[in-house]
Amino acid sequence: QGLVVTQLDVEPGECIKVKGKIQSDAKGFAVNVGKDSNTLMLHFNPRFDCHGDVNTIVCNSKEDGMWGEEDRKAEFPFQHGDKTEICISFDETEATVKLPEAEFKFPNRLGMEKIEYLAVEGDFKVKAIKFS
Ligand SMILES: CCCO[C@@H]1O[C@H](CO)[C@@H](O[C@@H]2O[C@H](CO)[C@H](O)[C@H](OCc3cn(Cc4cccc(C#CCN)c4)nn3)[C@H]2O)[C@H](O)[C@H]1NC(C)=O
Repeated sequence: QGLVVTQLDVEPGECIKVKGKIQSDAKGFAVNVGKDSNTLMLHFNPRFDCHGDVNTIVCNSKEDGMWGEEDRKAEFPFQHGDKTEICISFDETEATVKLPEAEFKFPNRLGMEKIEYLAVEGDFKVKAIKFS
């Protein structure tokens, strides 16, 4: 089990910065934000080689424990061993994931008005998290 932060109160326009290092033999990792582990605004899941996906970012939402429709992104701006900073923000319509050299959008399907929960799972070593 990776880093889990609960009792947050992140509002639209604010951002969550997760700084860390991708393991050199990473198969995949995930950054989850939402209300709790069963209710996610965004499951941001870069896959180097897992579930049959190679170098593919899979995004999804989760409502009452049920996964929604997957959204596979075209770019994969990650490499094994990279140090990176993942900045997540949102508004009533969408979540934004800002990386040093790429930005991804994902619809705020649940219409969430605040993020209370953050979890980082898999082959990613968290160095720091910042809320601004
Ligand atoms: C083709 C017919 C079948 O279709 C497949 O059906 C699978 C099951 O539904 C989907 O896979 C699920 O997809 C979901 C998003 O939608 C979720 O990512 C979920 O994982 C939750 C989860 C998270 N974590 C923690 C964690 C996270 C990252 C790294 C690690 C590690 C490590 C140590 N190396 C651990 N553990 N499990 C995944 O299982 C596939 O995408 C989908 N594929 C397609 C093409 O459609």
